Amino acid sequence: MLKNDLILRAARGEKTERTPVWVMRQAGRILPEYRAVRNGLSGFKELVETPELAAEVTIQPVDILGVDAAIIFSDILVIPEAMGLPYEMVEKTGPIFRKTVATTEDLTSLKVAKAEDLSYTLEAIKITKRELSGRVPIIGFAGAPWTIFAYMVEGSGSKTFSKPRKMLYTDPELAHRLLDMITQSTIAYLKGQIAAGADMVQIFDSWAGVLPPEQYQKFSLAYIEQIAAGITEVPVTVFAKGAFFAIADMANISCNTVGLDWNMDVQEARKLLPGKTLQGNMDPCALYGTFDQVKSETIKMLKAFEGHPHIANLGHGVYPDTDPDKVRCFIDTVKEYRA
Ligand SMILES: Cc1c2[nH]c(c1CCC(=O)O)Cc1[nH]c(c(CCC(=O)O)c1C)Cc1[nH]c(c(CCC(=O)O)c1C)Cc1[nH]c(c(C)c1CCC(=O)O)C2
Repeated sequence: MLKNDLILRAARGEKTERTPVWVMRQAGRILPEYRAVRNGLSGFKELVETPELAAEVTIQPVDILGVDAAIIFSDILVIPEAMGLPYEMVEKTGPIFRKTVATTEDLTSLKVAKAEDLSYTLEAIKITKRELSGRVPIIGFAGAPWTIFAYMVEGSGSKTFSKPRKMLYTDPELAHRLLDMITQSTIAYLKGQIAAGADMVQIFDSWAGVLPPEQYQKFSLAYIEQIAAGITEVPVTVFAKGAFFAIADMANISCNTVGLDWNMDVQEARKLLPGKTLQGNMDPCALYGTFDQVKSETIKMLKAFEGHPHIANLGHGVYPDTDPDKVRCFIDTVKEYRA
């Protein structure tokens, strides 16, 4: 049914004719076609919650950039909202939560979300599936429990996330209770995405890098493993930004693919994770170079992973002011390259 299933085969560790490629945050950040859809609306949330439009911007990078997978247009912060903690997306500032979690009482107003609570995203996946008619697979996603917890306790983005980190020392029991609720919500949500048509899923632990290694085990990886072990239907990718200290532990996580950011040593990751497909990891800033530089940096990345199952990507989301032609150059270079 799928005309291009390269990314699924690579995720399962199979040899592929060429390396598959997609770009984290490909839907939304860089395309003028996205801005055109977005500008006609009241804001980001209206786009996320209108399935026809979410499907449209999900498919844009497939048409315009030629990527080997579509990632469903949504946000990791829909989970706290479905649990009872709504977010606002403030232009040029980012997400804000008016209510946060600070005490055990705050948990009483929260619930474990069900997939149906996020029916707008599930509907967007169904429409995307129909409109893609098998051109490329659909990637579903969610935030890792630690990253979602960090936003729910901090109430916004932060350089240090000191409020959620403080709670790990002052009230670890409350932290575990909230992390467990997020984990159960996330499993239900990802299973809903898969039932709606997601062909693989990625867990984004964007704030992995703010934790010490020992806390990362207890407060993040343990919950990621519950999710990864709970998803048996499709390949699972874990991307833990900044968690170089936990790379060896990823061998024990029930996922197919491990995402690497650009700080990570590819040769070391290959040695430590012989049984995992690796995803990444070009520096998003390399896309500010000339076309020749983009090509040579892309080939350098491909050579670093050569001989190991690999899904080409950047080491984190593409930056908003990147020239879409440079992104296309990155993608075309991967698609033309033969080992
Ligand atoms: C931490 C995080 C968030 N959201 C996400 C993460 C994890 C990935 C990462 O580490 O970058 C994940 C996300 N957010 C969005 C997607 C869509 C699919 C894709 O293109 O990858 C995905 C996969 C849309 C979005 N999410 C957001 C936008 C921009 C808002 C707009 O268009 O008005 C988009 C397209 C807003 C958002 N959402 C979030 C922040 C901090 C912000 C503001 C800054 C920013 O633009 O990234 C939380």
